[in-house]
Amino acid sequence: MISDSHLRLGIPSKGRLSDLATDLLTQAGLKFRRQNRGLFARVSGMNIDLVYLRTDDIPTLCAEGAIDMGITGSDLVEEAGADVQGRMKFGVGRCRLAFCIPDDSPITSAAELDGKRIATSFPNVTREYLAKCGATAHLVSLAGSVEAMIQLGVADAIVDLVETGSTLAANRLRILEEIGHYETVLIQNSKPRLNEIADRLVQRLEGVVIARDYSLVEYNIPRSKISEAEKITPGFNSPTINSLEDADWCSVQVMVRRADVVDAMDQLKAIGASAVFEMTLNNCRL
Ligand SMILES: Nc1ncnc2c1ncn2[C@@H]1O[C@H](COP(=O)(O)OP(=O)(O)OP(=O)(O)O)[C@@H](O)[C@H]1O
Ligand SMILES: O=P(O)(O)OC[C@H]1O[C@H](OP(=O)(O)OP(=O)(O)O)[C@H](O)[C@@H]1O
Ligand SMILES: [Mg+2]
Repeated sequence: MISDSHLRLGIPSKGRLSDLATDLLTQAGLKFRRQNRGLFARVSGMNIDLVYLRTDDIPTLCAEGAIDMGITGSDLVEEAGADVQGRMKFGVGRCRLAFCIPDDSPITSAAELDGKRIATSFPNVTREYLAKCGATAHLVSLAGSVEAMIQLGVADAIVDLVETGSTLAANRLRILEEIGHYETVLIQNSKPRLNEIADRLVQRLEGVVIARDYSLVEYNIPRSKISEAEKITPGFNSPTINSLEDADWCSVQVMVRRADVVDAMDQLKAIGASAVFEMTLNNCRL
């Protein structure tokens, strides 16, 4: 089934990044079907084979060359110490890795954890961070349910991923110090193979990521106000400006970050724009 002429892309077989990776690939126009929870799926018409793997094995398997590329968390790449290239950030699966302690603990910094017991699924990152603080701790390495370990008497503190903070709150824990911010990434073996296919895949996925982040905003504006409008909506490169029948007016088409659209629309209206529309992008190539 697996073939050397096909680029092997490792994607999570289960867990929270599994649907996220499948959605990204589908939106990028890749057509594939995983048969009966099989390990492989062939992408039709694209010389790419998908390999379904555990999210935390993907960095190591990519560094070893078992897969050419992979979708995983940047936290897991760091923990594995995998020698891979980061090709893309997806802007999703965002989370933080942090030292956490009981709400009522008097500890004020990670350096004070010297000599204490710390439960974590990230022993390497934890050890390196503590070393920079001049501290060493007894690390208890676990695969999950790390927040329970203080109540179980296994640890004085934990290092775990935090997204909304609700797991911490439920276990009466608080963040002591953040180690870093992470997200879902596309990685590639450091000696890339099948570059043309890899680049086409990256281009397609970038189209999806940009389309998810940006809207197309269109509005009419008096020509005398163009430079003011350009300050509000500078665009990705520069806005597209078209003439209207009334020579004093023009129409502008411009990419705007979704998070900024509503504010930009208010500001455009305030300087005299009319017919201001936001349009959703499905996909793009810039
Ligand atoms: N709230 C979160 N908790 C844990 N990981 C998160 C969170 N938000 C994003 N992530 C990312 O998801 C990765 C874990 O993905 P995985 O596919 O293993 O899902 P999972 O649901 O944690 O699976 P498992 O059942 O093994 O715990 C993390 O390494 C991190 O990059
Ligand atoms: O800040 P929050 O939004 O609450 O998310 C963080 C929690 O989610 C993850 O656990 P997961 O669901 O993967 O369970 P696990 O402990 O079995 O890995 C992570 O390990 C934290 O426990
Ligand atoms: Mg988990």
